[in-house]
Amino acid sequence: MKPILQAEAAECGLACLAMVASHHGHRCSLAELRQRFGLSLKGASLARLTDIARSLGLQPRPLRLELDDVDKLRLPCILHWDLNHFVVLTRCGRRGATVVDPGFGERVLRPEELSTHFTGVALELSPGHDFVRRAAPPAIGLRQLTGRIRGLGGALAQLLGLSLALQVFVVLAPFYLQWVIDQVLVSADRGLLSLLALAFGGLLLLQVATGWVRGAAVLHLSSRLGQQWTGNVFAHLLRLPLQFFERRQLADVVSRLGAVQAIQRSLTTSAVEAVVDGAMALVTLAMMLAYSPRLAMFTGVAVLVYLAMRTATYGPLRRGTERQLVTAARQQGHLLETLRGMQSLKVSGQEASRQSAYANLLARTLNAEVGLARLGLGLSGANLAVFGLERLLVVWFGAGLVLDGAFSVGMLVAYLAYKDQFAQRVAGLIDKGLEFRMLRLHGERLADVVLAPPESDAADTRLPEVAGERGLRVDGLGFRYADGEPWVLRECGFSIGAGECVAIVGPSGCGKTTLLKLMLGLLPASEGQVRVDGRPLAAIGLREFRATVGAVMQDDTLFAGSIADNIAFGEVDPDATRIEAAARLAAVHDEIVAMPMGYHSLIGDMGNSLSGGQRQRVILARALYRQPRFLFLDEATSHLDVERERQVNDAVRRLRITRVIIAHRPETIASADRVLVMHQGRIVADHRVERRPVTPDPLAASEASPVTA
Ligand SMILES: Nc1ncnc2c1ncn2[C@@H]1O[C@H](COP(=O)(O)OP(=O)(O)OP(=O)(O)O)[C@@H](O)[C@H]1O
Repeated sequence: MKPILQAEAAECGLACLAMVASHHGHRCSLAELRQRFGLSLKGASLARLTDIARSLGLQPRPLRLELDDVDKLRLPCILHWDLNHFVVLTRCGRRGATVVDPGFGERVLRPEELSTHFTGVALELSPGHDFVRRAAPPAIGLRQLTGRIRGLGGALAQLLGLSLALQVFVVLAPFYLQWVIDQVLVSADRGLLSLLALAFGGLLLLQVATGWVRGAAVLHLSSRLGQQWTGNVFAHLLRLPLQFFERRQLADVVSRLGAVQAIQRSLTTSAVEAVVDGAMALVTLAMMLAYSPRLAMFTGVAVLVYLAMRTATYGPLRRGTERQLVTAARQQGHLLETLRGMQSLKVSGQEASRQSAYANLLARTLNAEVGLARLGLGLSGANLAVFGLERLLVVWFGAGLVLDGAFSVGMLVAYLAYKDQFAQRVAGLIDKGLEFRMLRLHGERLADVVLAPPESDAADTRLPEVAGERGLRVDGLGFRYADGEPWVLRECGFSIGAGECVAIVGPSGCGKTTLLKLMLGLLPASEGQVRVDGRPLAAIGLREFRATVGAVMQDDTLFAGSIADNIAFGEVDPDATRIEAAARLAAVHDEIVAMPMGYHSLIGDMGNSLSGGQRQRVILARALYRQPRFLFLDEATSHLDVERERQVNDAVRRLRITRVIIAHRPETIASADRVLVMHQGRIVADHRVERRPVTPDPLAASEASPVTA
């Protein structure tokens, strides 16, 4: 069974279904299933997998069974694994079982290993009456991956011309030896020897110069291609919806982007070399045939044997490469996560368990690399043997031809040079042909990023507007993270007048952050809509709407750079007065100026030179610097002391911009004009706040409970 490896953290079940459906003849890709049956980060339950299997025309049969009965299962079937994963069982015997793990590829397990992972739940799948066999979807074209790259065709043609020019010397060089041996040595003609040396010396100079120009052209093309393409991919990455990143591991996305370099290298060097190798193989073959078709036969057979060997090992090589890429990405992900979570690790004393998990991942990566290297070693050994034997035979029969007088010594030497060239070029051509096929693997991995649909930014002006409406309105909003999952929001509706401040409160997990993300257009609504001044978000366009918005979310981060850079956040020409004003509003100005470098103080890429409260206020200053019309705060002051929070709340209240605040603390809730109470994804109460003077005494303030119904 051809393994289909998962890209998102929680799509092992989907990958297993794709493998089983493809095995039965309904060839489908994971990307296609992902689009049809989107899953959330929480993954799919067995019940959801059963539903998806039915939609694919497969008859599911969920079973609970003992380990001893596993060999009675109808294969391939899906096994529930380690309580949080699914794998496909493809073979089961007395000595062990073969499973295809969408996380790592094929694995052979001993019965005791099977028993430690298998939870006792399996899903048998067989084609039902409505099962449709289907050919594999067409491979992804290179053009789809690279987008438009200006000047690529011209640069490649130039490179090809230079490369072909270089080959003239290669074709003519053997004549030098032949003429020296047959003409100069026989007749002791020193004049002719000098002439030949001069002529071929000049040719050599020409070759060096052309080689240099070609090298420079390759460098130029690679850097231009790299700049345009990597730039295009990064720009696309920035346009992808938030959900794309939430579902994936960071290191996996980074590893997929690495495919750009692999493809680019093949495009700039291997593609041109392949054409040159092809042309040279034809020319040298013609020369060989002109010298002796019989001798040429030996080389032809050797080349065919090499081709057969490479084709036979392509499958294992591809699977090995894929496994190596995936395991390396896992290992990298573990490393990144460890670095980010160092504090939690140390506090909970989990260094040893982290270390052993890393050692396991490292072992898997190394095993994958060793497997690949072994395959490479085997191939180069076989290559040496085949072409060594072929050379032995050619010299044997060639020498016979010289003895028979059919060949001169010079001709034999020249023939051997052509034959070596031919064998080398054809082997190169075969290698590059397979390298191009292997590019599909890189292409498929990159396609997961490059072909993912970006956030729709275009304003849909056909959508109806409500004239005269001001502020924000949430209308019958419904949302769930994936089909088949419980609704997080359902029939959620309320409105917020322009300049009004509304606090949303409710128990943890009731959907407040999700609601805010929907209002910001970070998540697409499953039902209903959000309107701004009577216009649906989609009619305004996300980019245009977000330009009017400032937001502080729970897990917002700072970026490497100075505090001023972070407050002005990417503005080309930051305004120092506005930066200071925003910092004052966020009640962080005094602390910034007390730092030795003031606003130029550098903060690490995780903002770790600031306290939690300072970090929150710098992020708030960043939101206020934009002078937004709408301010969204999700527990934005949760790290502040009561007095500091009061200062921030008072300052924000004075702005009289439309504000939506999620908070648990009574002091923050009291700063709002209205309180919306949320319960299980619905607004269940709407209170107006009776404003009371807030006492500056922190102790008294902590006891205040100013929200009244
Ligand atoms: N990316 C996600 N994928 C799947 N489910 C999610 C995701 N994010 C949140 N949820 C689920 O959605 C529900 C609402 O989460 P949300 O973060 O909106 O709650 P909240 O009211 O803001 O909670 P809190 O007050 O603790 O921040 C929760 O049950 C949560 O498990």
